[in-house]
Amino acid sequence: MMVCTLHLFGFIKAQSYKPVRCTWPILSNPWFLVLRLPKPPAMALLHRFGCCTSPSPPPVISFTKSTFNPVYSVSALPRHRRFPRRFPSFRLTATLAAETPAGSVSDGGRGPPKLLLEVKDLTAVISESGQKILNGVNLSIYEGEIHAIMGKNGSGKSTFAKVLVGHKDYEVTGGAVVFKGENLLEMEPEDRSLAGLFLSFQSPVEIPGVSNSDFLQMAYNARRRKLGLPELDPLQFYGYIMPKLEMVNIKADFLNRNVNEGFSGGEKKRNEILQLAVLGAELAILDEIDSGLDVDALRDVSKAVNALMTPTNSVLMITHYRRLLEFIKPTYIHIMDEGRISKTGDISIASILEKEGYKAMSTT
Ligand SMILES: Nc1ncnc2c1ncn2[C@@H]1O[C@H](COP(=O)(O)OP(=O)(O)OP(=O)(O)O)[C@@H](O)[C@H]1O
Repeated sequence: MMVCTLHLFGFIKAQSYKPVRCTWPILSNPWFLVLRLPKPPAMALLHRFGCCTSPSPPPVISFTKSTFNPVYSVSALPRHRRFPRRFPSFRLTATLAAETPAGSVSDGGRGPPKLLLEVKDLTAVISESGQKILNGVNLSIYEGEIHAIMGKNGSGKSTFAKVLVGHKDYEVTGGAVVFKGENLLEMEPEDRSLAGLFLSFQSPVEIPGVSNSDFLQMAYNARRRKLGLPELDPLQFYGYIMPKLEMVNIKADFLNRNVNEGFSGGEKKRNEILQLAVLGAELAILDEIDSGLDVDALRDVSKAVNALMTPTNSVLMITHYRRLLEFIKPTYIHIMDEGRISKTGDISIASILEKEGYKAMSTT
């Protein structure tokens, strides 16, 4: 255990969230942080909002009331031009004492990334017809990694995603899947979700009669119960979800609408990412999150996904297009062909695909 000093200097918005650039002197890594000052100075909460990716991800350090003991001064300044006039801004200089977990400085005490998901020789059929779709999928995902699966239409990408979350349309006929050290295939779909697996569907379902806010609050409280945390009441949940709406760039009135009912294709996709932001997930599987998104929506959604990445969670995304991979940079790209992963590589695979199509995959 050690005590580090964080020097923070930037412009913030009172009663709100804004990224503040600061320096972590020991690691020399710039961080982007979000600072909230509900009752300055007594209840300042510091949240990690995003992080730099080079040369290495920053450590996970949670700033809670127990570990965060700020000594700082806040002085009001004239309004800063970067913020709308209605928000007063403050110049903040802070020296924070934060205890980090035991371990090396370079990895924040986490040690090497852990294996999050291991899929071995997974085979699966369509329950109703017995038609074989997955023909021995092998895949390992470590914490902090972003994997992308590409492949021809009908090669089994969505089926693989749905089998992982326990979709009833498919029956696993062989192989093994271990998620966070547990046999995933023995878990009920609900338990898989509570364990930290999230699937954003290619075609998100509508839930008539259930408001988005009720649905999200219910789902989030179920996850909190699983984690042994107290449930949030509607007011607390409102406070929790507001910054998430901002993150995904969704208007607050979407919370009052029934889940996905009447949403445009792009709104449904944003709503999926809002669900991910609210629920949090160790492994987020994003099935064609880019389909039907205009360029601004794609940027918003990608930004939100990147902001949700931490050194301990991972993303598995299915896509047909390189443009998503330019926004959310994958660690690995896999090609799925006839129900198995036939090739794994880096971003260069996507460029080859775009130029030459899938026929190039058999020769490169
Ligand atoms: N529930 C189902 N009933 C009947 N056939 C199915 C079902 N689910 C998947 N299939 C079939 O399995 C094959 C793989 O489908 P899947 O949706 O996994 O492909 P995909 O690689 O995701 O394709 P795309 O890129 O077009 O989304 C397809 O031929 C599809 O028609």
